Amino acid sequence: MNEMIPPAGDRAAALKGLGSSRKRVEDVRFTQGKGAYVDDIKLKDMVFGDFVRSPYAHARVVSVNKEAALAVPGVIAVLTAEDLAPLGLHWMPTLAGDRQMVLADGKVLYQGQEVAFVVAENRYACADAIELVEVDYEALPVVTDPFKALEPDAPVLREDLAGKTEGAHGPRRHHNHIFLWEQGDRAATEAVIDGADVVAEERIHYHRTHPCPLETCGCVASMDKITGKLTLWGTFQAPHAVRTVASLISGIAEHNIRVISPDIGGGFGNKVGVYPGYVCSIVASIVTGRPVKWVEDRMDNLMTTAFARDYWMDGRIAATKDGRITGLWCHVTADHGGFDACADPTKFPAGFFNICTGSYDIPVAYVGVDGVYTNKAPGGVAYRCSFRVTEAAYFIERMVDILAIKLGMDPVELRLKNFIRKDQFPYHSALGWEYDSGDYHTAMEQALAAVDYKGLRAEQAERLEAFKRGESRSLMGVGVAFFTEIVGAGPVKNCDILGLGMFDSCEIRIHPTGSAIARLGTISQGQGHATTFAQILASEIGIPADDITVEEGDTDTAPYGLGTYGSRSTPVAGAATAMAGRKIRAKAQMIAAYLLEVHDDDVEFDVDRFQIKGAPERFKTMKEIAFAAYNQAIPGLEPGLEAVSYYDPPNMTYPFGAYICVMDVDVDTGVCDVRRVYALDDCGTRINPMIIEGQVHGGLTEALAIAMGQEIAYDEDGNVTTGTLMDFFIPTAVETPHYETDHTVTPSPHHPIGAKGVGESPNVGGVPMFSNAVMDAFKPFGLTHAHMPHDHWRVWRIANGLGLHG
Ligand code: PCD
Ligand SMILES: [Cu+]
Repeated sequence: MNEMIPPAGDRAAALKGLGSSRKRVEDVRFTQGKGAYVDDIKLKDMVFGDFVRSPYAHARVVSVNKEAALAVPGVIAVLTAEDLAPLGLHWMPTLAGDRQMVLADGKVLYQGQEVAFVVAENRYACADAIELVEVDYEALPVVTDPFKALEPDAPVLREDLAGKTEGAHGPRRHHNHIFLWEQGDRAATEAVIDGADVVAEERIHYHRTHPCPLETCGCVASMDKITGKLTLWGTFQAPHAVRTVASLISGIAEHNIRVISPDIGGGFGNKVGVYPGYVCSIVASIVTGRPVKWVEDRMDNLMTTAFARDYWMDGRIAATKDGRITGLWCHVTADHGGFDACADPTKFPAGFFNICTGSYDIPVAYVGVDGVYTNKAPGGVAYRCSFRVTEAAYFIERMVDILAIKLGMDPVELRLKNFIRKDQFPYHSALGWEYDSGDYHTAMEQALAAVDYKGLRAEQAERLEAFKRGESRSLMGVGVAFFTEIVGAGPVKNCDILGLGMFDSCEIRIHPTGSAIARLGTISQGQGHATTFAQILASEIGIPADDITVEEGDTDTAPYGLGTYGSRSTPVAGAATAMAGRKIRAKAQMIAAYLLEVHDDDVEFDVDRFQIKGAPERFKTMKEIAFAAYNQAIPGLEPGLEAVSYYDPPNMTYPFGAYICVMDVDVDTGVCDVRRVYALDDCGTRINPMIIEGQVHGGLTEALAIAMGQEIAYDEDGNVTTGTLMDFFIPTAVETPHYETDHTVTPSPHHPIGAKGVGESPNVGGVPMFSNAVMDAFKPFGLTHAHMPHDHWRVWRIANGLGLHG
């Protein structure tokens, strides 16, 4: 009889559970153009809203004349701050404890700022009317440089904060100062640096850039005056948080608000924050009694929604003569733009930047971050790393390379010498984190062997000789980066957003015929959650992934959750999914025991069934158990088979990776040809290797963009000079190199299935890898550091500055 039962391995493969490269279920609709995005929503009587935006970066708004605009046929309303003021909605709270104008209230602080909201029957009438709104501006002096913003006589940007010496994160020492956030032991660090054998010092700028998702931000607000219910569809990475915020600022009871995130065309952190467009659409729907749609265009998106980075990092790193790092000091001048609208957990105004000791065992460290207001767009978080981990990784990985130059050591040797050792985990960093797990030496050795690092260095030396002999005009650079990520916020005890603890959730219902639906508090923007979360469950409860629907993003049906950003879905909601699955399994065990007429302890789970211990031919499949849950009166048990789990992670997870690339730099044109990219990622237990590979490819491509040319640049008057895709670099298949991916597996000891996040990792590790390669190419000519982005022009200038143009 035993031969009749398919082997456990075959049954497990049929489930397509953990570790299976299951094809993405979402792609059936996406590849056929059947996705349903915000702009696909078309409701009866729907009208359109759009903004009049400021051409000035800093100006007083003297008057707004709506008359001509209102005369355009089809125009229904033109809202200004004056109209919103009686409702108390002309300003809104930001996620960082600041407040932000919804519509210009007396002045504007950055180019593109929202001044008036025009509502019309269609987009065309809207666009015509926007041209006709007459705004009288009085230009004010502009500051786009955060250092100049802190000079004593710098113009006052935030008049609403005049005289306020306390901000949301402690004292403000200047009218354009937001906060000073300090971590670590300053005195001890400075003492170590003062007495050190070797100190490397550098100012490292991580320039301003933008997540630029393919789909811009938008929403449809529909207020039903009869039921009193507000429905809001939007590009929200955190739909439940949007519902709570919408309730708090509008006064509409939370149960009367339904927030739905439909398909999202990429988020990359751009869709975490709350934008004036959402507030204005809600107000306009309440005022007009009709559904209102607002969808940004590309320029709106690039110029006004959450930018990324803009950190000036002054660093000092100390070491002994033989290359033991003894201390790290860092001061950041953080340009936050006109309002502090970072989406950081409340206690972390600079996110998790204090992960800047990286993968190294550094005994003492200090970091201080000064937040500064300038005449630039607000936001300042995210882009494949919500909480400033990319800035931190770029900083330390550049500092280590610079230190290696000072020491005359190979950058890999210096890293290997200072890595946190496997036996030191869980590791307490000098800046306060507890790294859950890691095995850095193994990962680095595997990477070095894979690329033949010694061979690369030998080739580089030969090419350099050829260059010096005048036989070639190109220099070879080898870029090495080893990063440690920190993802999976909570825990609730130290991470919250607007007071909402950062747990996450999963609710499962098993249907009588043995298929299921799982709902989560997160929301996929392309990551493939419908595919991967079903895989976690398949392995936990023995139901094929193909028989499990995963649903996210509708606050009327999904359990409360904090959403998807910061690579938190797998560490937090993924854990909730496993835990909810375990609750299902525990009940299934009791049902199986009853059906098999044995004690609960006498049955054991085996892939897709419960069997009697020692008698595997006597079993009940999960399908049979599911039916019994609805069909039999089991003594002491409620009917049905459902479970919910709210998971508060005990710690974050710490994925890591070793990245190496090879670049050929043409000194005459500044063109950098990425010849080879090798990326080893360790994200603990791997749920879907194919999806992980896709995540790594996407993140590396964004990293390439950022390091090699992408930037949001301002001129002295505060005009955005890179506000279109003509000048904002997005790599195409032409610029994107081939990627070699690899992995090690160091499971998270506290996550129920040992998984860590991976979505952000390739950006965290990729940017320093590409940048280090450019620097490495010029190292023989005395270059220690040059600012990103390394576009052709700037690289040419490096070569020119080093006298390489003869
Ligand atoms: N171990 C492992 C891990 C992971 N995984 C997978 O992978 C993915 C991812 O995951 P994660 O890491 O957890 O993450 P999530 O949370 O989900 O997501 C988020 C991220 O994600 C990324 N990716 C992506 N993709 C796409 N496609 N799209 C998009 O948008 C995006 N975004 C980006 C970002 S930016 Mo932020 O927001 O800045 O913070 S953060 C982020 C999913 O699906 C999952 O499941 C697996 O498999 N395994
Ligand atoms: Cu991150």
